[in-house]
Amino acid sequence: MGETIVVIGANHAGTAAINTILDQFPENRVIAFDGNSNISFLGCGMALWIGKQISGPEGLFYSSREAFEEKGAVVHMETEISRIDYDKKMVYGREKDGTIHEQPYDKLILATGSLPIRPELQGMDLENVQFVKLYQNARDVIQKLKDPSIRRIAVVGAGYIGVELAEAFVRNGREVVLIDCADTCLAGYYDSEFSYIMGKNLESHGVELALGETVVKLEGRKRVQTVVTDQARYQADMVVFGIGFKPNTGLGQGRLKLFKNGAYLVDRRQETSVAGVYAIGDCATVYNNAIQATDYIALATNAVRSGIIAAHNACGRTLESVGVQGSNGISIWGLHMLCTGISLKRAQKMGYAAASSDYEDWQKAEFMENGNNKVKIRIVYDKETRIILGAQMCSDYDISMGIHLFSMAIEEQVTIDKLKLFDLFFLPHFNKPYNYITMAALAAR
Ligand SMILES: Cc1cc2nc3c(=O)[nH]c(=O)nc-3n(C[C@H](O)[C@H](O)[C@H](O)COP(=O)(O)OP(=O)(O)OC[C@H]3O[C@@H](n4cnc5c(N)ncnc54)[C@H](O)[C@@H]3O)c2cc1C
Ligand SMILES: NC(=O)C1=CN([C@@H]2O[C@H](COP(=O)(O)OP(=O)(O)OC[C@H]3O[C@@H](n4cnc5c(N)ncnc54)[C@H](O)[C@@H]3O)[C@@H](O)[C@H]2O)C=CC1
Repeated sequence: MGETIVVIGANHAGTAAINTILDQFPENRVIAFDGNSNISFLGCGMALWIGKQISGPEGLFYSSREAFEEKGAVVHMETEISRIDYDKKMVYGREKDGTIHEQPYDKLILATGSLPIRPELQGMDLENVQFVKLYQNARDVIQKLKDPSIRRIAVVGAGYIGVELAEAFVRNGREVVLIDCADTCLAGYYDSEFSYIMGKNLESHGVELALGETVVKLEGRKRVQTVVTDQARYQADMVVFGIGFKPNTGLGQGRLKLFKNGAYLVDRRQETSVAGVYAIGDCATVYNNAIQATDYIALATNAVRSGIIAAHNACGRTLESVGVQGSNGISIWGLHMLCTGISLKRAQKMGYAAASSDYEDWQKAEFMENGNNKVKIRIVYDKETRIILGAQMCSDYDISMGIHLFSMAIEEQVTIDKLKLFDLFFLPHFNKPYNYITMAALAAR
């Protein structure tokens, strides 16, 4: 006879855990709770939907309560869990219609995700100040965009959400100012040699960049009208914040150990400091192979993998995470940028004797007259150990597969010297015999 496994949160991490238990360990009983009314909304499609690059949101969901229930789970939607008794192994919550839930568990999986960071500023309660995380947030923004009087939009935060939304709003015919306290866009991911290219891309499509500026307040009567920074004032009919996520870990109630940013501290099996309680996705830490330490990286990819791992361990089959590299990418008006591991800036800040090796070339052999684009690459490595710490790539060509090589290299702690003569295939349709990856590695001192 199996066990009762309660899952709190049924979005990407929760969905992965629930499906793994139902598919691979069906002898167990799964009971899931989610405060929201929908499951598995792919936020990554939000900008595409807002920017009208896809026809609607339907394809952005890949699971549902019904799909889980067909496989035997009990799913309580619109049910917020408010308290956990870790000694009695009970969770307590309330459904939207007032129904009280008191549910015992043998194993517990916390998949409560993250919340957008909300700055404490004057004017945050004005109309048309938006956060973008949920399906409902995207729907509200799209509804508001039907109002032609919303002509100018300020996007605060030039990270992944902000840059993607800046493109989406321009595609909607809106004027956009993109504000960030960092000196470049995408500062948390790329060195300035790369983020500068994205900045130019944004400007060439009409996005006004207000970098190195901190928002101090929002002004307006009922509706927001002005964003005031420490350096300037920007008129805005809508303000959208994308200044990062914080882990949603109130249910830890001081009982579960937390990482410095408040995420549940988990081991390689996703287990928290309380035995039999697992935490996955955006509410939990990851092991970052690039820095060989615990870290916090909020990505759907990490959420899915950690859900699979926790499900195995909760069901009694040991499965350990191999760690992550934080590999990610962005594509804006056809400019693709990808990175994995850490940037040179972050490596130096962390005290590594870090160096970078850069190379720029055509993707394919020069005689390929059509569809041949420039590619730029940076490999970051430790001059002392020679181990690769990170990589950044940028092109109009789809170079996305290349970054996986570096992700694996970092996971396996490969040295830059080993990469120099690494076997990379050549076919003119795809690349050159002197591949840019090889050339960047060979150029490393
Ligand atoms: C606009 C946008 C674009 C993104 N693009 C990408 C991308 O391209 N690639 C990528 O890898 N990542 C992307 N991300 C990040 C990705 O969406 C998150 O990393 C991912 O959603 C994390 O999944 P999760 O299940 O851990 O947490 P969440 O998605 O935050 O889900 C947590 C769930 O828990 C529920 N919950 C919370 N507390 C309770 C409670 N007390 N009781 C009951 N239920 C509760 C919530 O209702 C929610 O359904 C994007 C995010 C956004 C917002
Ligand atoms: N393509 C992808 O893989 C995507 C991933 N995501 C993930 O979702 C999470 C949340 O995304 P974002 O909110 O964009 O976070 P982010 O971490 O990507 O960017 C946040 C940005 O806000 C800036 N910032 C912080 N505080 C600020 C302040 N007070 N004023 C002005 N700027 C400020 C930071 O300098 C940073 O550039 C991230 O983990 C991100 O990786 C989101 C969208 C797309």
